[in-house]
Amino acid sequence: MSEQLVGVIGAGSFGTAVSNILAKNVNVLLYARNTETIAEIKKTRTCAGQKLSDRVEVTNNLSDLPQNCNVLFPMVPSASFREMVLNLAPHLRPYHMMIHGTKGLHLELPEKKAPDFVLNKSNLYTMSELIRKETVVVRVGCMAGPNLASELSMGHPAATVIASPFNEVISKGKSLLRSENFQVYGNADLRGVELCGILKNIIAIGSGILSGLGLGENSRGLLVSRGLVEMIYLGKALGGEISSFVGLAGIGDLVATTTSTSSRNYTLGHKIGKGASLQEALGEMEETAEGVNTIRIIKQLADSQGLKPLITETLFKILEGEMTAEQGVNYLMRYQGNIDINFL
Ligand SMILES: NC(=O)C1=CN([C@@H]2O[C@H](COP(=O)(O)OP(=O)(O)OC[C@H]3O[C@@H](n4cnc5c(N)ncnc54)[C@H](O)[C@@H]3O)[C@@H](O)[C@H]2O)C=CC1
Ligand SMILES: O=C(CO)COP(=O)(O)O
Repeated sequence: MSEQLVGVIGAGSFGTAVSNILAKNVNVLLYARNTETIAEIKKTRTCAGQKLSDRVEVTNNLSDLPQNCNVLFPMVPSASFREMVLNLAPHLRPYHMMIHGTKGLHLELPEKKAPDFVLNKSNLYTMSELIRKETVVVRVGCMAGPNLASELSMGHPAATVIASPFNEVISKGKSLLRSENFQVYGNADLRGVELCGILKNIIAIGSGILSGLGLGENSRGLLVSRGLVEMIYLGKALGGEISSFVGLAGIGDLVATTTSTSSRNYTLGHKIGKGASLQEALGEMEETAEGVNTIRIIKQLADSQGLKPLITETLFKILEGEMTAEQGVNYLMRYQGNIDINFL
């Protein structure tokens, strides 16, 4: 077991970018589940379109990671996170530390719903909560912020937040990730920071729709501002702290993702704004757009709990084909603007 070998799970865009950042400080063992991916990496030393550092070794044996590394960085989409955690669980020990980068939610419903069952926030798990629920690992954290993988891979200046209730997770994350062009901030509000990364994807889809419709920058300013208010409204309802939303993982990531054609959520929205259906837009994309699942989950929660997230509900209707993108914008514009900021 080496302190100097760190594990990354998931050889997609983000897992690859994070592996290269870590490799500036330590040796990295990257898990890819597909044997073709492993063969391709070994042949070309590239992964997800990014050149891999010589300090990154690859494996497709998941248990190699917990056997050889104390610290693990799971970077897989939320849709397969639980399956990955269940496969990993028998190999994990309480001394392991896990810092994930997944910006999505897991919805867990009871196998048999009681007649009076009402969905509530305890049915929604962030990825750190899934790790805690399904494994013996205690020291968990997340990595969130404006971290578009394509820009990280170019080495442009950027920063992230390591959130954890454990100081040692934050300091470990800092020492492993900090490099010349990559700053690392800490935050004790793990749920709040996870929610920032999860909820901003909703607004990124909305922003992509506006640009697909060609509606200009005033409308984007309006959406981003009201979107942040909605993120805070939902974030508070789900147990996050307001302060996290005005930090790097909140506003910081919201700005990056609502303005960049590198964002998959923005790109998906753009296609829909141009007239594609959700199925058509998804069919044209190879990578994960977490916001679609998040919108569906938040809509279910809102319906059960009497919450009114206006933007999310409108986007839900657009994605489901119940409204066109133009109708969605018209609907939102009929809303009577009231108090600008009522949460501080
Ligand atoms: N790409 C980006 O710029 C950023 C992505 N993220 C988050 O990172 C997560 C992953 O995103 P990307 O890497 O961009 O997605 P991606 O679609 O590029 O790649 C996902 C990778 O995960 C692998 N994978 C899926 N299930 C797996 C499993 N059970 N075990 C091992 N590997 C598995 C897939 O084979 C694929 O290589 C998402 O939740 C996303 O929100 C966060 C920050 C930035
Ligand atoms: O979260 C991200 C950047 O911080 C990446 O956003 P997308 O998943 O929309 O590409």
